[in-house]
Amino acid sequence: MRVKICGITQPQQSVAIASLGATALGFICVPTSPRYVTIAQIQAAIAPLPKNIDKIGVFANTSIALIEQTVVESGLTSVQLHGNELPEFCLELRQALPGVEIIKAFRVRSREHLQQVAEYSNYIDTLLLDAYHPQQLGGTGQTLDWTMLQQFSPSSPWFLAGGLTPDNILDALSMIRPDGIDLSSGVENAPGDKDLHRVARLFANLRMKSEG
Ligand SMILES: O=C(O)c1ccccc1N[C@@H]1O[C@H](COP(=O)(O)O)[C@@H](O)[C@H]1O
Repeated sequence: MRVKICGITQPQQSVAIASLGATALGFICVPTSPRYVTIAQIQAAIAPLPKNIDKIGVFANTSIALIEQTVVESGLTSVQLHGNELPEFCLELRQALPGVEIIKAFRVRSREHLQQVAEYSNYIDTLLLDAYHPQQLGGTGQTLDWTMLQQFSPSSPWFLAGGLTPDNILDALSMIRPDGIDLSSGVENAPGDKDLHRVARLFANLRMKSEG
């Protein structure tokens, strides 16, 4: 299972979190977020990382040109679209950045809203489901109603996000089987400052599950 830790701002934390077992690190490229990082900050955080770690830039409602420039200059391997991007936008981005993984995030409001994801299947590589918040785009710490996802089996691989913590992750995984999990505020001291003890506890709990 892929494990993404998102909202990294400090290079020394990116190395430590990768060593603890993360398969992907996320960098917030949304200027209104308290976890926002510049291209230079992403470059610094990515430089010491092993090649096999996915480096995911999180964008929302911005231009193809800006995403392309950020990816090319910083060395990101994946783009997460966390706004209201349409399928055509995802296709255009895919054509602009061949070889870069396109992850479309959905802030799920209802079971009916989940049906929208099918419209994207030909234009993206991976889905991500986050909780809906009326004022904030992401990093809210709100959980989804996991029971709503028990029958969810899209044609693309998918990440579960939204309010996951070391304490609730095993409950979530006992109910649903995503291809990956994504944690941000649930492993933080403050926005952008990860709590390495909590990250270590997350991986200890995941190991317990895989061994038990
Ligand atoms: O984290 C942010 O500040 C952020 C800002 C804008 C868009 C997305 C953002 N984060 C994403 O939110 C989810 C879940 O976060 P949490 O675990 O509930 O805190 C995650 O996918 C982040 O990539």
